[in-house]
Amino acid sequence: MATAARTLHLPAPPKPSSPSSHHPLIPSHIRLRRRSRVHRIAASSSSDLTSFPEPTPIPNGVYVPLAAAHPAATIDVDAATEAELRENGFRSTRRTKLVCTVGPATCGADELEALAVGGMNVARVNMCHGDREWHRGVIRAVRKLNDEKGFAVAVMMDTEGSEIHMGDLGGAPSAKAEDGEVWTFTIRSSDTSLPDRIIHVNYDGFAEDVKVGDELFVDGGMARFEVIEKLGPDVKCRCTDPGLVLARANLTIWRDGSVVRERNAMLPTISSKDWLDIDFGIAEGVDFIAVSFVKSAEVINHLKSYITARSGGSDIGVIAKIESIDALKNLEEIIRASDGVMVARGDLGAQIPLEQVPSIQQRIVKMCRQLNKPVIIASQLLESMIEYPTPTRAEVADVSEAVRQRADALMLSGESAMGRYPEKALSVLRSVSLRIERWWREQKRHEALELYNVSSSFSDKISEEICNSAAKMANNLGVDAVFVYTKDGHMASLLSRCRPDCPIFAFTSSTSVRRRLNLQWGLIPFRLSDSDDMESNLNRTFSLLKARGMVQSGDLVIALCDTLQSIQVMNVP
Ligand SMILES: Nc1ncnc2c1ncn2[C@@H]1O[C@H](COP(=O)(O)OP(=O)(O)O)[C@@H](O)[C@H]1O
Ligand SMILES: C=C(OP(=O)(O)O)C(=O)O
Ligand SMILES: [K+]
Ligand SMILES: [Mg+2]
Repeated sequence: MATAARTLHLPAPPKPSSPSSHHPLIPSHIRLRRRSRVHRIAASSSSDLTSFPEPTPIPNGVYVPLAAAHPAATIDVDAATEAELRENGFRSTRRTKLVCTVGPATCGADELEALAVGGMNVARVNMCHGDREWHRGVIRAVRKLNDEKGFAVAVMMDTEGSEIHMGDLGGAPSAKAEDGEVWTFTIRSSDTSLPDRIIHVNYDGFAEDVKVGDELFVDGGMARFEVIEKLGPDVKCRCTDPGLVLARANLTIWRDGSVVRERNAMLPTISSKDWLDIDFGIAEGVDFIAVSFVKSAEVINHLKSYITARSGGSDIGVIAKIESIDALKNLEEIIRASDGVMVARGDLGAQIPLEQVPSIQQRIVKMCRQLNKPVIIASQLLESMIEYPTPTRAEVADVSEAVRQRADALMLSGESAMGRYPEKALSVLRSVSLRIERWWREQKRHEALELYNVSSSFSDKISEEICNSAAKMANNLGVDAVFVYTKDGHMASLLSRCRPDCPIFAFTSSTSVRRRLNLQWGLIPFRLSDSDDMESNLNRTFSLLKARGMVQSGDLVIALCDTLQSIQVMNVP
């Protein structure tokens, strides 16, 4: 690089109190439960770069990937990001990452590809629903999409956990509970389908734990019942808040204004079924495992050791779902132990008064930022879009607030799993994210959040200081991008933590690291088979990216490298 490069080499190194009243924050008419294509840029050798063939545009502006050639000369670029780069310009790529729950509405190859083209960074499968064959099909379809079309969509497997939930509704997706109707919730084992208004409950202690007068919330309050009689394994309940009850809906028991946690609080966080699902996830090579109803750091540590022992070195990120009172009590230790966090507002809002959810969300987002863990905001972001093609203004405001808090990722649940408008919902998340991120930059709202030192080793501290300085320099100099060359992704995450104004291009030689980085704010992960020579890495990157029109001569770039612990500022030649 005969450019004006300055190199600094550092040494290596309670819900509503009235029991039968309707939840004040849930309108009674709500019936549904809460709920890039990559271009492999290929050339036979780096000297071929000048004659690098242009990709073939197809009418909708999506580019057909080029065939892979010699791996040493390729760079895997997420084509959805590339399209955004072309459309919105270098500095305006989307920073907030998008997670889509895959369900019956989106499990086909075409639908999955449409989501990937629409900006899905992570595909989530929820082990509460469907069987393993179904999940295997989805996971493999995502992998195929990545392999054949160059995307880097990560797969997240979400465990069922030991929650109390209803059984199936005899094959029907839902049933309507009307005001005053008497329904029976039973723990009798049944392999056959039960008559209408008799519902199986999966938790054996249920009939003993409930008392007459308790309230039963279906899916956090989408329908409500009052316990009127106990008859051995059967619990008779009267519907006090009518609503649509979905198959396998979650149940919470409320007494005197708070959630009842009797023996169900003693159930293991990871059930025996979850362990089998986890083995399945490891075998299928998922990128993340999200653990439902985490209560303490211990279970996260346990699972992480299990994965290390079982997976033979492949790295799976463990995401702690914060959705219970116990998790809130042990929040910091849980976040420290995990590789990422999900603010699972659906169940969280069924366990604490709804009006507490927003401040808790903000607290979790801030803590994750300090501790350098990616955080996902989940549930009901665009709930009305399950049925309608446009979101409510309130939903857009909620999404905006999550983006403004600079959460790493937003998640769709029912909207993408079983809603009528999965792609539209994703495009709403995308456009709201872009608009709020731009507004933030225009306002020059460099937040006052002071980042504490997060590193434990001295070597990590050096990386952290480099990233803090690089982000500050990037903002002060108005650079076009920060490039970070990273082996394990750690330096890229430290940079993401600083939330710089410009995009972060993260280059790694590992496809799995690349997929995992796809969950983190502002990172555009590329796979590049790099060498130990930074000079040649940079030259090759510039050539490849210039050939794609992703950078231009004269662009100002800061480049970091984790193995060298170096920082350089330069113009693209
Ligand atoms: N694999 C699946 N098979 C069938 N339905 C699914 C699947 N995944 C999700 N769904 C549907 O999408 C809804 C929303 O998904 P999600 O939020 O992940 O689950 P839940 O509402 O149980 O927490 C579910 O209630 C269910 O109706
Ligand atoms: C994301 C959540 O978990 P699940 O969808 O598995 O209930 C939630 O409760 O908000
Ligand atoms: K789950
Ligand atoms: Mg949940």
